[in-house]
Amino acid sequence: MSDLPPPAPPTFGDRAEGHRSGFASFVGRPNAGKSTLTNALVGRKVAITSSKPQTTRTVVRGIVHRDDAQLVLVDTPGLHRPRTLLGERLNDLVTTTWAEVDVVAVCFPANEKIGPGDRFIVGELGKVRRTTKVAVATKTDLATPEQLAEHLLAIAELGRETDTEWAEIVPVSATAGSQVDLLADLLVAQLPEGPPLYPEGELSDTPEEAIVADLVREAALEGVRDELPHSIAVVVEEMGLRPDRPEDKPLLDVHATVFVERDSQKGIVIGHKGSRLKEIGSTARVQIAAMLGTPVHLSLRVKVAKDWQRDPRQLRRLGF
Ligand SMILES: Nc1nc2c(ncn2[C@@H]2O[C@H](COP(=O)(O)OP(=O)(O)OP(=O)(O)O)[C@@H](O)[C@H]2O)c(=O)[nH]1
Repeated sequence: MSDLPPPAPPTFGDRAEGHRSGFASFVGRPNAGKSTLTNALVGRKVAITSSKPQTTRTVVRGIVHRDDAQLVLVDTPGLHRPRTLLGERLNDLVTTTWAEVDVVAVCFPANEKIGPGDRFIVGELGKVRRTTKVAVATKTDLATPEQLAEHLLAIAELGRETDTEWAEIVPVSATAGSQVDLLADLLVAQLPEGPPLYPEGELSDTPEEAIVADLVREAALEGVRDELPHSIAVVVEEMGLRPDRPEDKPLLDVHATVFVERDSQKGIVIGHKGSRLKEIGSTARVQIAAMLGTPVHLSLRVKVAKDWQRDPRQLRRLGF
């Protein structure tokens, strides 16, 4: 093999012509691994991940920059049968996003059987006719080769049943980094030709406040159980560099409010003598500092907004 000629050097002369750009959205039932996959593709933490279901509320875009393409990832909330006004708003947000993107990638965790939740999503997705659909078998590191083979067949079968044409069916593991680049290639192949949509180096066009709020929310969810995750919303009230600091020692002041629905939940978030809130603060502070590259002073308040998930006025105020 050593006498083979070396491969031709890559040419970039016609790069502008062949350049592709566009939008992709990951969907899938709660916990399917959408946020983790977004992060793996972008290479930086942009969407929140949590082992609790349905925590991704904000549409967070991560941007994959390559010489030949720019892939903008839109991370939508999990689609679910709506029970509250918030649920309905979230579902509307999801279907609107689907119709606007070039490709929707449906995530099916390989360690779990295809179920009614997946069927519901693929059925809804079927209504958005024009958008290209790709199936992704996620978390392949958690499945045996036999399970994975069965899973891939089940995905193909679900496509037939629902009259959904999968442009690709791709197995990946975001945490093991396996096939993530291949997935990027396949998604890019579905994009139209066009110039970059965002400046190079930009990873996410989500306002920094929204990312910071997500990080606080993520920290607040650590270790809490049951329905509390659905009842927490975080609003960044104020954020800015502290004046009068030496240039090489900046400090970012962040004031955020954690909203819960009931007094009992307030107690849970604050903890005994404020111990939980303190923990939330220090976890979030480290994450925010790492994300923004600046030391952070974070001050948190907890407020009760009674039944905010059912109240249109409060929903608007909380950004939904
Ligand atoms: N082993 C393994 N775990 C994964 C992988 N991808 C995601 N996870 C885990 O699965 C859980 C859910 O992942 P997320 O990325 O938050 O899932 P999501 O689909 O964005 O979830 P929602 O926000 O609830 O819709 C987290 O605990 C992840 O660490 C993977 O490739 N392998």
